[in-house]
Amino acid sequence: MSLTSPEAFSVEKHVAIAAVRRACLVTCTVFNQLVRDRTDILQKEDESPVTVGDYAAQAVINTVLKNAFPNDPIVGEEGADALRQGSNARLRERVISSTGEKAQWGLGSEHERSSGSLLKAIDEGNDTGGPNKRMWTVDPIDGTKGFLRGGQYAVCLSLIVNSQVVLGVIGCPNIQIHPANPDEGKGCIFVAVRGQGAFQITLSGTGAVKLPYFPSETSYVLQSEEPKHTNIPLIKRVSDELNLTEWGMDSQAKYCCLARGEGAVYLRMPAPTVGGKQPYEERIWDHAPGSILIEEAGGKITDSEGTPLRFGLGRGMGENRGFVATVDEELHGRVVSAIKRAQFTEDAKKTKATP
Ligand SMILES: Nc1ncnc2c1ncn2[C@@H]1O[C@H](COP(=O)(O)O)[C@@H](OP(=O)(O)O)[C@H]1O
Ligand SMILES: [Mg+2]
Ligand SMILES: [Mg+2]
Ligand SMILES: [Mg+2]
Repeated sequence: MSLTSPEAFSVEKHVAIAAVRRACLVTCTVFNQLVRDRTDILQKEDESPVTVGDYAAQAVINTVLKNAFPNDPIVGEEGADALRQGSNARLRERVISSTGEKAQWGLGSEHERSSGSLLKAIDEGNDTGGPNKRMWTVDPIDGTKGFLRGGQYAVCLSLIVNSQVVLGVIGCPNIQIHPANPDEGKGCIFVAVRGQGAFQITLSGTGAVKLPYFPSETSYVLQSEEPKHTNIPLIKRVSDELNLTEWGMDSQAKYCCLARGEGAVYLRMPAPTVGGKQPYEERIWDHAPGSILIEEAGGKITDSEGTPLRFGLGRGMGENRGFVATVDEELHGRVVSAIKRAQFTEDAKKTKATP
């Protein structure tokens, strides 16, 4: 069976959808608890937040994946070290109760509910990635800041074979099912398999729609909501030149909205570094599922210089030159050129300012 035959990755697709759906149920439950009790949040070494929801969702997804594909390595965002610390015992208990209460979440038996096996399930995501293998990426909550704000966040899963993303599944509990009709409610899963197109289904698995399907009247440029994650002034310069309207949103929900046709471009440029800090290296779990969604919806994604993204380097994606995704190939070229001009203007200004 070739990578692109119609039945390729059919089992993987169904398992991935089930895993993402279960994790979304967990994150929705956790959100309601977090709103009551803000203490279940830790700050990681890079000062980003991680919540009981991130840990619980990764435990659920890894357990489903390991049951179905025991030999597949997993590159997951979270690790359980912080949960092992005595000072975080309360948080650990909350993660266990979030994942273990219901047998339907896949961690049902008494044995599996024990703290040790839960921490082990989270740590199944510790693979280092690399070029010549079949591996999963897991971002249990992408856009943790959006999750905490009650905004957009995404439960993200991808399968990568020999550095090529072949399957992407993204669950967005807070996204409207129909962009223009709030009455249809919220909660979608976006699915793409290499060579088989991109689809949206509801969180409960109904109403499959092929992407893109929604022609927006406004040309939006989707960008990060969080100023530390992107270069907002540079994106503004590009948007002004191309007559695009900026639309800030957390998480890979940006890729999902773009793939539906709601936006024209997703632009992510490295934020300027301060105090001699190393530039941020993007992670494969933050872009692998979104990139295949864009490509299978007929779009194009590269870095800001037009070079293909690299998913076989390890957990990181190497030097960060920013990302450009569009559903329209011609627009992609115009955005890459506009970035060059905007960067030139920025550099010229810096040179002028330096005596
Ligand atoms: N300085 C930085 N520059 C770019 N991305 C960053 C960053 N610091 C953290 N991130 C990543 O940005 C992701 C969120 O992207 P967005 O801004 O599009 O919502 C985070 O995912 P998590 O929320 O899974 O940690 C995190 O991996
Ligand atoms: Mg994070
Ligand atoms: Mg992320
Ligand atoms: Mg995350």
